[in-house]
Amino acid sequence: MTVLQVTNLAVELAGRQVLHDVDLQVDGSEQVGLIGPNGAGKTTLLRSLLGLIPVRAGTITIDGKTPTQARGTIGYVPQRHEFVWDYPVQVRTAVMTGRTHRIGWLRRPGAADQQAVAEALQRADLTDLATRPIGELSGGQRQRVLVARALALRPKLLLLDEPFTGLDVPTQEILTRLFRDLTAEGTAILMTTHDLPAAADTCHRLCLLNQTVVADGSPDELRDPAVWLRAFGVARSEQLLHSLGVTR
Ligand SMILES: Nc1ncnc2c1ncn2[C@@H]1O[C@H](COP(=O)(O)OP(=O)(O)OP(=O)(O)O)[C@@H](O)[C@H]1O
Repeated sequence: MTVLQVTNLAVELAGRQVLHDVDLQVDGSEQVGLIGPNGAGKTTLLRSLLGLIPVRAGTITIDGKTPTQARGTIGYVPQRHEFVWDYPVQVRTAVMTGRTHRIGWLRRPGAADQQAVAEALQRADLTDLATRPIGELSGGQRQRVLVARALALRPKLLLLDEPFTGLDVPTQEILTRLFRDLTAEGTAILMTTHDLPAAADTCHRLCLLNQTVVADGSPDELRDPAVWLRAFGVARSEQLLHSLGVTR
């Protein structure tokens, strides 16, 4: 079943066209990697899906709703540096902020909220760290807090902005397993990453973006080096092709 449908999307920032003619579909049970060079518009696309940026043209439908209507069903994991880590709160409280939209401002969390947070902590392997101040956490622990915070919503669509950057291999494995379980349960996942081998290993489909969708298919369908060079806007790059395991 289709969870996310993007049709003909165009976005401008500060009067400059950042995205145009973007078509993308993500089904429940699917993990899609959003891949492209720096400045390709990946984060902008995620922010558009959250309804944080006005779109110039096109439509976005999430579980049959507009981004604003769907806000309570979208889990968002920003890049780690975008979160305020020196705020003096415990891990459990930080994870609860993922439900703020659903609880409503100035209302106290109820039993269902506490249950959802306990479950999210457990899924991200954070139960033992629940009372730890977030400022004392390592990079990998912080990443798991951001994931748990998104999961506290029990989202239909999970948006991840570079979730693997700077993580050691065991932490990457914990998250990879978690994302696999989530898609098996019907969650749709859209994830940006610069880790091409990991994306090819873990994603059902890859969407190569450079202002528009240059190619979209399973890792097996995207074996043509020319597609990757076009997506990254370069005539040749041995390193890019080597990291993909494809050769001319
Ligand atoms: N607030 C903003 N105002 C104006 N232009 C912006 C703004 N945010 C981003 N841009 C521009 O939009 C383009 C796309 O940026 P975006 O952050 O979406 O790229 P990205 O693919 O996520 O890049 P990276 O891989 O480096 O994170 C870039 O040219 C960037 O300079």
